[in-house]
Amino acid sequence: MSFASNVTITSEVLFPPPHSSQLKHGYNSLEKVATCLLLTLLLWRSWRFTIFPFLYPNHPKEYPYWIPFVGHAQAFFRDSNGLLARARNHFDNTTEPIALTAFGTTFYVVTQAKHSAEVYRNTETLSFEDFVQGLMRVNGNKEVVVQAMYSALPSNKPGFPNPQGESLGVLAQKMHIHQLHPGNNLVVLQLQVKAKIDQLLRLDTLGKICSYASSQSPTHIELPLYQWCSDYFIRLGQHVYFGETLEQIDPGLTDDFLIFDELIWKMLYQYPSFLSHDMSRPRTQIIASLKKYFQVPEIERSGETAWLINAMEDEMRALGIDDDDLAVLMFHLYFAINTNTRKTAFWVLTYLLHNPTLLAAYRRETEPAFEGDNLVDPFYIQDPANCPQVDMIWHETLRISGWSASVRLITQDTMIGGKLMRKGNRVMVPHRLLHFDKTIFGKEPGAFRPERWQKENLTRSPSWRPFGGGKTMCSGRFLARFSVTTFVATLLRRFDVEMVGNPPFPEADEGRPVLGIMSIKKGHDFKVRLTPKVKSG
Ligand code: HEM
Repeated sequence: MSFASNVTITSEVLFPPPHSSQLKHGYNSLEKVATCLLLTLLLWRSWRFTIFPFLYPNHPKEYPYWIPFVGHAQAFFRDSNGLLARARNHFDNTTEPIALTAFGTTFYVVTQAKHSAEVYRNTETLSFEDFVQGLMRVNGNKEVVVQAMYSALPSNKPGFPNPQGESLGVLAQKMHIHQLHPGNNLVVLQLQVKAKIDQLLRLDTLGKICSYASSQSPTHIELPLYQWCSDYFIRLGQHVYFGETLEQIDPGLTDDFLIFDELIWKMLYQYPSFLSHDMSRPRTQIIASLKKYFQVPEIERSGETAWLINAMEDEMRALGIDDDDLAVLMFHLYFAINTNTRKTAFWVLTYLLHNPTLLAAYRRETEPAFEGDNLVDPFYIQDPANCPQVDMIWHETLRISGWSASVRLITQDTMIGGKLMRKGNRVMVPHRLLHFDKTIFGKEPGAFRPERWQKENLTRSPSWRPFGGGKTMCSGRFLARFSVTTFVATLLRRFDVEMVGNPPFPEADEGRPVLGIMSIKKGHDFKVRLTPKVKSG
C-alpha cells in the first residue's frame, strides 16, 4: 500500500494552523522584540543627542535623527541646502559648527565665516586631495595612477619647476594659476575668448550652429536661453583650451557634456550604475573622445591649444600615464572649464531681462568698449571703475546663484571654531549659507539687489566664497568673469534681446548638488528673441 493512496496531503498538513495559544505566544514574542528595539533606539538617541553633547560640549552638536547609520541621507539627497538650513534652525541658528550624518559619514558643517577661514588655512590636517582622488577613482582612473599623481616628485625634475618637490596633483594647482591668473598667459586665453565670441555672436553663425532655434529669419532668431548659453559656453571653453581638433574628432562632444553636467549629482552621490546610465554614457563618450584627442601628436593638432593642456600632458606622460588615464584626468579639466560659466551667463542674462533698468545700465556702461559692434577694448569692461554696475551685477549673480560647498577630509583630530572635529570625518563650508547671511549682505538676502555691493569691502568679506578659498580657490575666476561679461556686453551691443511671451522667473534647482552655480529646474528654460541692432562697423 502506498503512502500516497492513504494520506491526503493538504496544505494544512504541511502547514498546520497555529493553535490560539501559540498565536498569542508569537504576538508576545514579537511585542517583546519590538519593545526591546524601541527601548534600544530611545537609549541610543538620548545618549547620542542629549547625554553625549552634555558630557562633551567641545564636540559639535549633532542634528538628531532616528535611523542609525542612515541618518539624514534621504533629506541630504533630496535637498541638502534645505537640510542645512533646518539643522541650523534646530540649534537656534547657531553660528557654531554643527554635525550631520548621512549613510554613516559625519559632516561637520561650518556656518560662520571666521571658522571657514580656519578651514581654508588649515592644509596640515584638512585635505582637499581626498576629494579630488575620490573623483579620479569614480571616473575611472586606476589606483596606481591616483598614487602616481600624489607621490612627491624630485625638485629638479624637468618640465614645470618644482622647487618644493611636490606631487603632480599638488603642482597642478600651481600650473592652473600659471595659466589663469592675471598675466600674459591669461591674456592669450582672453583674446581667444573675445575672438570666438566675436565669431559666434552673429546672426548668420547662430542660425547655422543653433539647431534648437525655435524660429529664425534673416532678421531674428529665437533660442531657449539656458540651452543656448550652455551650448555656447561649452563650445567656447573647449575651443580655448583644446583648439579645433577636439570638435573635429567629436562634433557631438559639447552636447554630451551638457547631458552629463546636468546629471552630475548622480556622480557626486555615487549612484549605483544601474540607476545612472544616463549620466555615465555621455561621460564615457567624452573620455573616449579625449583619448582620441591625446592620440593625435601635439604637433598635428589644429588651432591653438592652451599652454596648460600641453604642459599637463607632458607632465603626465613623464609619469608613464597611458592614454586611458590621461583622458580621465583631462576630463576633470574639461569639466572645470565648462560647468559654471554657462550657468552664470544664463543667470546674469535672466536677471537683466527681468530688470530692464539694469539691462539698460549694463549696455550704457559697456558702450565705450565698442566701436560699431566691434569690441575694441574688452579689458575696459573688467575694470569696476569704468563699469560699476557690471561689477555689482556679476557679484550679485554669483552670490544668489552659487551653490557649492568646500569639503575637506579630516586627517587628524582638529579644532575648528573651538570644536573638536574627529579624524576620518569631513568638514564642509556651505557657501550658500554664508552668502545669505543678513548681517553681512543686508536684508532680504534672497532678493537680487546689485546695490548691496556698494557696501565697502564686501568683496573682501570672508563670507564671500563663490570660488571657494585657500590654496584651492578657483583659479579660473578671472577667465570666467572675462568670458561672461564679454559675452553679455557683446550680445547687448549687437542685438535687441527680449523674452518671448511672458515666462515666469525660472526656478533654480536648489535640491541637486553641483560644484559651483545652480542649474534650473526641468521645464524652466525660456525663449529669447535676438534681433540684430547695429550694423557691423
Ligand atoms: C563662474 C564660474 C566659476 C565658478 C563659480 C567656479 C567655482 C569653483 C569652485 C567653488 C571651486 C572649488 C574651490 C574649493 O573647493 O576650494 C573651483 C575650483 C576650480 N576651478 Fe572654478 N569656477 C568657475 C569657473 C572656472 C573656470 C572658467 C575655470 C577654468 C578655466 C575653472 C577652473 C577651476 C579649477 C582648475 C579649480 C580647482 C582648483 C584647484 O584645486 O587648484 N573654474 N571653481
